[in-house]
Amino acid sequence: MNSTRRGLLIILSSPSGAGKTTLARKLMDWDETLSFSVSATTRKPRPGEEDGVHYHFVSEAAFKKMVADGAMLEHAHVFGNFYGSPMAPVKEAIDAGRDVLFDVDWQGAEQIKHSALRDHVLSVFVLPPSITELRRRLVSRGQDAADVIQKRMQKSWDEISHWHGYDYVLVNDDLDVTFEKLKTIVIAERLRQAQQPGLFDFIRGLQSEFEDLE
Ligand SMILES: Nc1ncnc2c1ncn2[C@@H]1O[C@H](COP(=O)(O)OP(=O)(O)OP(=O)(O)O)[C@@H](O)[C@H]1O
Ligand SMILES: Nc1nc2c(ncn2[C@@H]2O[C@H](COP(=O)(O)O)[C@@H](O)[C@H]2O)c(=O)[nH]1
Repeated sequence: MNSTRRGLLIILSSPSGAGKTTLARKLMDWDETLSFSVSATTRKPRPGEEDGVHYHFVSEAAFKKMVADGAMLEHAHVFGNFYGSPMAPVKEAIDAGRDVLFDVDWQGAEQIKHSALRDHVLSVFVLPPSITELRRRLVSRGQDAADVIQKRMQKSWDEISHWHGYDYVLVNDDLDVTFEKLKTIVIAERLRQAQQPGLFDFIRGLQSEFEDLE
């Protein structure tokens, strides 16, 4: 067993507006050792979104070059824009034993689950309590034009239909309750045998102690 812990790749997916960005931000506030995978996108920034913090906002040419250079762990075309997760920061974080949080659609989740890092993936799908509430959240977020909201609503079932490919599914009705459940999942996953460095050494120590019993 390797004595150095390799970080988890924690994937959150949902139809647009179900609340994964909100949950991701709460998770980042809860655990400052977590590293957020800042995606590259060709989408224009929303008010309040900072380049390099929420996304790397890039041109289509720059995005395509990153893909051609093999610099993306995964990438997809979503709602008319390109999105992708740069590989280098992810590798750096997990090699240093830090868990990395991804906010990606089902296509990105599938690619990560089939990548060389697949043994370290924890995937969580977030459902809205209803389709009516999903639309209400997209509208009340107040960040997208009506036609964009329409496009996202039209694609919502396509995204939801991939729920079964995830390790966990959460219905995000009450935000605090959902967040507590998400934390529980992360805590439990970190307690898996494979995630505990030095467990074999510890058990060997117990064994020696046991064998020395008179
Ligand atoms: N449990 C909840 N109850 C009520 N409102 C919520 C809840 N969770 C999130 N919201 C609100 O719903 C809106 C959409 O949430 P958020 O931006 O996190 O969704 P998202 O899944 O990340 O969407 P996208 O895929 O478009 O980025 C936000 O205004 C957020 O504050
Ligand atoms: N496959 C990927 N999907 C991504 C990535 N970053 C974000 N997303 C998904 O795109 C939609 C729309 O996001 P928005 O910020 O424009 O509302 C949403 O489902 C995100 O999860 C990525 O790097 N790869």
